[in-house]
Amino acid sequence: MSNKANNRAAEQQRVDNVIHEINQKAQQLHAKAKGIKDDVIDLRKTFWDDVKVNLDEPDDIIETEASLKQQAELLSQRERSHGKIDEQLKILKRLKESPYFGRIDFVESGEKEAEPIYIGIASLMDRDEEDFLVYDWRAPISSLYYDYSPGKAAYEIIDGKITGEITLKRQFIIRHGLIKGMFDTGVTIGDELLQQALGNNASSTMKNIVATIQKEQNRIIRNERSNLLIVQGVAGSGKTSAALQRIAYLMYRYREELHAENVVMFSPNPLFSSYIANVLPELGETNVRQTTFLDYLRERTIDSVTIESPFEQMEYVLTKKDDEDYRIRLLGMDYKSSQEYMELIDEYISSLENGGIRFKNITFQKRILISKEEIANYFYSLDKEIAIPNKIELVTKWLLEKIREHQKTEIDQDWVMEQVELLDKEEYLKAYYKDNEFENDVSMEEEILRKEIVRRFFSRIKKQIRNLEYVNVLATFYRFFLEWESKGNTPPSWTAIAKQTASYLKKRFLTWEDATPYVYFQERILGDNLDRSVRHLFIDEAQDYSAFQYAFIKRVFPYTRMTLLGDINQAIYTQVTKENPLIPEEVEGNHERITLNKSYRSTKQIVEFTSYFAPGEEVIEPFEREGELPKIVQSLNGKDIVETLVNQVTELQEKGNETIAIICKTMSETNKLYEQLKDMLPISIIHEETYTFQKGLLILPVYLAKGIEFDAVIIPDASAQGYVESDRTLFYTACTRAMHELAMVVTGSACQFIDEVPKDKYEVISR
Ligand SMILES: Nc1ncnc2c1ncn2[C@@H]1O[C@H](COP(=O)(O)OP(=O)(O)OP(=O)(O)O)[C@@H](O)[C@H]1O
Repeated sequence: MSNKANNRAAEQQRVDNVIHEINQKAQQLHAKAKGIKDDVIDLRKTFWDDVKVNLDEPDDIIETEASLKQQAELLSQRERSHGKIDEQLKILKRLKESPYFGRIDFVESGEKEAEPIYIGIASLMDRDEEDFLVYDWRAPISSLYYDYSPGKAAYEIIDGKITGEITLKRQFIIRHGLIKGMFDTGVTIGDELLQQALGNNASSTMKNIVATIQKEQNRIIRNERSNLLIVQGVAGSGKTSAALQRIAYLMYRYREELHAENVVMFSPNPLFSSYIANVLPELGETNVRQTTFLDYLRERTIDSVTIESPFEQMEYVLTKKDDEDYRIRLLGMDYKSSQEYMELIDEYISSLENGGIRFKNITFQKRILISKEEIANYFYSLDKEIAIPNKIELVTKWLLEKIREHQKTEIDQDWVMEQVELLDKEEYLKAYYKDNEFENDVSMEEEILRKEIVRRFFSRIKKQIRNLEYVNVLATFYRFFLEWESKGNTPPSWTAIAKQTASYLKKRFLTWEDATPYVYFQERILGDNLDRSVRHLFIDEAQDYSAFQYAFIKRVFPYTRMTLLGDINQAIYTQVTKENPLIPEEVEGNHERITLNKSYRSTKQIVEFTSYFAPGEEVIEPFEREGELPKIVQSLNGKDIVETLVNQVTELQEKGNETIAIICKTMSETNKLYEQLKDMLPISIIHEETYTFQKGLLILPVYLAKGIEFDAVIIPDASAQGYVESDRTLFYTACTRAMHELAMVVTGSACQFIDEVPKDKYEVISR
């Protein structure tokens, strides 16, 4: 037997042994779980047996309470242990399928023998809990695998550094407990394994990349120093993948103190959220809070307003015709994304210290209990030195006091008795006994019931007051645009912008560019609603956030570490990107920046093609994966576009592409084409509210394809009239969604971006 075969047989033997250990452990855990489950059932059945219930004296009540608490704690402890065992069993199940993917033999300085270290998705100890059979990929020693080739190497531990030498580096593909592939690597890590991983078809959910994390990605994943980590990475360079592995890494490193609810990820749309949703569970971690920035803002607005989504804004920009209104809105978008605009709002807020905040009447049954003028008078009678949110707090207290007085006088009103009579029997008894538990004093009956009715009716008002709904934030904001004048800090077009904004606000409509400024304004008036529980915030597609939005986010999350990931080449909201933190000159303060230049998603041919019209300057390095040249399908003599698309789709399907996306520029183009294609092809349309997608043929606008990838991409109108200079980032984003094949349909002349690419980098087909 050759040496290689010997090695493979020995490794398979080890895999078998490890799986045997896993089975043993699983058996033990099952037995333990059964024991706990029986305990839990018993405890639930006999819960009341061990609780001493005695409500005679106050002391007895306290004792009863303590005894109840103890019993409940015991039960939840057992339930927690059961949950933990369940999680361990799930991990063992995964390890049994594929116990590890890497091995390094490491000779620590000062030692003679190399120790083999096997690396997998979770740690596994032998039966005696003495030696590691598998190390978790996040363990300090595992970083050797990602950071070094054979030769001198080192890894960091809490209080220092361990140095030594790697004498062997081996990678495995293990499926169903069998070694399917095994490679010893030399200088570059994991090329073969990576080739295999990248050569596969696209899937409708993202995969984890633990087995093939690249050195530069590992710097992002294991970064523990930076409070602000900024990652600029070209399309397909693994930013999202690195972000998710980083979350898994942090949750492992800080497992005692960092829980899923302490990590938030802002993703570009719901589809993307579900696309990445299974990566963390696959790694044995709970999913973190994922939301879009839009939903985050919607949650924070107190007034009932409609907020435009960034996609509706985008659609407006791309489809509305050039008229005066459109021109003003574009100027507004530009200005409202800037820090200067925040300063203007601050100037307005300062002016509100002397007057101008609008309030709402507090009414009850169409009667004004406390008028808005009265509230304003009280507010402005308070000491000028007190900050606005603190004054609001005082007003709230004052209002609640006043409401209590009203409540007292209301008891004798006629309507109260009418309501008492409407109570059904059960409610009646409940209300009566609630206040009259121990003394059945019938003479008090009417009074008790009247009190209860008024309390119920007034509790809603009190709640509204506590929620500060009496402050008319929208009207106060509206005033900013129509009634107030700055001391000269406005841009030349301000009057027109302000007039237009006011007309939207009148309809209780917040355009996307107004949404963050509005929430910012609201919080400056009502008091900051700081998110202290969030320890780590991840912002994917960070290029699409404006300077204003960043300043707001920094304010809301003052104690949060942030990881921003994006690609300035894919900045589709061009109005907002001028001051984006992905641009080095634009970030102030302490931060670390990592740049990823290598693209893994697309074939070398697609990466080369797109790099000629990439908007940014940086070099884009393709990973060496060969494919066909991108195709320009010239639709001649106005030949039916639908027929051309059907032919293209059929051809791509015949070649084995499972997920094919027709990526349009706008939603309106998407809708139109979908109507034409839906009877000819089994095609699914994706819109803003789509949460998941299946393999197959899809049609969608480019802004919803952000962050996602497909086996093949067809751009249905890559003609000169389809994409103009201002659409450069959109066109680049659309093309870079393709993993294996890219086809662009052109009627008439091709768009300028295609003209920027040398002719030998694509193929032209005439139909
Ligand atoms: N180290 C790696 N090992 C295996 N696959 C990888 C690796 N890095 C990236 N990939 C793959 O490359 C593709 C692109 O990765 P990802 O979506 O994370 O990139 P991105 O930088 O966020 O892209 P974009 O900005 O274009 O949305 C994915 O299929 C991912 O699995």
